[in-house]
Amino acid sequence: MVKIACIGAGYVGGPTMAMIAYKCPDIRVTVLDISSSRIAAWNSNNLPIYEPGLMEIVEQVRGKNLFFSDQVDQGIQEADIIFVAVNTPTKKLGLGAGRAADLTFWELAARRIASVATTPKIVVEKSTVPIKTAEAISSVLHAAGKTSFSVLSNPEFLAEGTAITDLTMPDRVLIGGTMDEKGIKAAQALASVYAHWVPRERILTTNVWSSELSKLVANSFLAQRVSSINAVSAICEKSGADVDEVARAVGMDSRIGPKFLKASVGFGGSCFQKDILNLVYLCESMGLADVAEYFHWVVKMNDLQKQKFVERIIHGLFNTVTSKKIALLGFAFKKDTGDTRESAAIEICRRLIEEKAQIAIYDPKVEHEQIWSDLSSVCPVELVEIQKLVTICSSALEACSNAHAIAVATEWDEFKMIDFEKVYETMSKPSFIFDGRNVLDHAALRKIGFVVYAIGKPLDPMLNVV
Ligand SMILES: NC(=O)c1ccc[n+]([C@@H]2O[C@H](COP(=O)([O-])OP(=O)(O)OC[C@H]3O[C@@H](n4cnc5c(N)ncnc54)[C@H](O)[C@@H]3O)[C@@H](O)[C@H]2O)c1
Ligand SMILES: O=c1ccn([C@@H]2O[C@H](COP(=O)(O)OP(=O)(O)O[C@H]3O[C@H](CO)[C@@H](O)[C@H](O)[C@H]3O)[C@@H](O)[C@H]2O)c(=O)[nH]1
Repeated sequence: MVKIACIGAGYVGGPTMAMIAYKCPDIRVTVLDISSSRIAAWNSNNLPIYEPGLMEIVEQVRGKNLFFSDQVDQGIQEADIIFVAVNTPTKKLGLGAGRAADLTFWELAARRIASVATTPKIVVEKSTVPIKTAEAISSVLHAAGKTSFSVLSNPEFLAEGTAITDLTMPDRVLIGGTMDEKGIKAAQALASVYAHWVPRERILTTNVWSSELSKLVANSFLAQRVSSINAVSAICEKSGADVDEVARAVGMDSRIGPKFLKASVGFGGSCFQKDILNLVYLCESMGLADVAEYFHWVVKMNDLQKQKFVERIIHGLFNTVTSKKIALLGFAFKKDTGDTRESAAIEICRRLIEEKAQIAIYDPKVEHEQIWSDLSSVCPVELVEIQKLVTICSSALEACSNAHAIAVATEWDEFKMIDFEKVYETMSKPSFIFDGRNVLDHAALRKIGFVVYAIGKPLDPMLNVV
């Protein structure tokens, strides 16, 4: 029986390995993590991440051919193929701070593999990393290791909230390896795992560097589309055009396509910003300053989009939000996840806290502790001071009750079902809605009496002053 281990039981390691175990009953899969509490959660009925359909799959294979363990060394020793899916955040300090990827966790994992492995291993780079990381890791493994290693790049393209669908029917599986006999054999071994359920023509093999670069480029292109449509939204607001109509017309061009053209308060998530900044850093390191600047604008546009949204709220509420109650609907970076990394909601709150607004937050999946931790990390005041301004609510109705304004930061489906007539009755007048996701029925809201701001849509007269 082939044995697979995965170092890193996070948003990628957990779902990816659950899918492999589910589709490959002949393979034994062990997910490893240094965090014992995360492993305990994976072994419980309260998984550490929320992902639609994940629990159903885990329940079917956990204890059969899927295992979660904090015994990292043992897991490494027993495995034939070791995926590394540890976090690779943006560096906070030192050379390349704010742009380069922090590979500390990756290197620690590689050194652990080198020090405990006694039989040949295929090491699979699942984390998103800069080009040439596989080469560097290969050097670490071969210098310190007691056995032979083949290093492959196999970037992951799943999106949170749709991870199970994405893993079940991936557009492609990308495997990068060295072009020598050992590398080709390793790539074939990995391809045969995916071939249990992915059509062969969707499994691409290439050289390591092309594979590593493709991941950064894919995310940069996706994010670039969001920043492009967000830039268009500003033109729409000035001109009276409707951004959804423009996206529809543009997206029907088969060369452009309709996906990733939804204007929003700004993209979030742990990947887009980090991976673009990583690409920017790589370009700068290679002396490609103009290329770096080109991609950097994707992130700068996104920062501006978040700022503009907050400024709309402040200007709309007659240039002051001090002591006014603002209901913030949604805190996750997108619907169907409890993940808040780089969520636009964090920046919205930071600015509103600065203005001393009273914020009532409701999100159906984000843990309250996570919200407090996110706000503490961006506000330069003690948590007790933040808690004088912010409350976390257990329903949208509770958050909206008696508010001056409602701001939608995440496109949760349940927000479309809110009884806005009931909400309107309780709110201060004029009552404002700032729809940062264009998910509500704006015509119906206006009929009730709300002043509505929607991204890239014709402006209500009361908001047309800026
Ligand atoms: N989140 C996504 O949707 C997504 C999608 C594609 C690719 N990626 C990439 O995949 C990688 C992982 O992302 P994530 O969101 O799953 O991260 P995560 O933070 O959710 O999980 C990483 C896990 O690795 C563990 N870890 C760190 N160092 C370790 C070590 N030395 N030994 C054992 N465990 C260790 C951490 O405790 C943590 O549980 C990143 O490089 C990311 O860019 C993420
Ligand atoms: O038209 C759109 C599409 C997305 N977004 C926002 O963009 C962000 C990212 O969304 P999405 O890409 O769906 O989620 P992620 O989980 O961040 O997935 C991205 O990042 C992953 C990590 O690298 C990759 O694996 C995926 O392929 C890539 O889509 C979210 O805030 C979305 O709300 C928009 O504002 N408008």
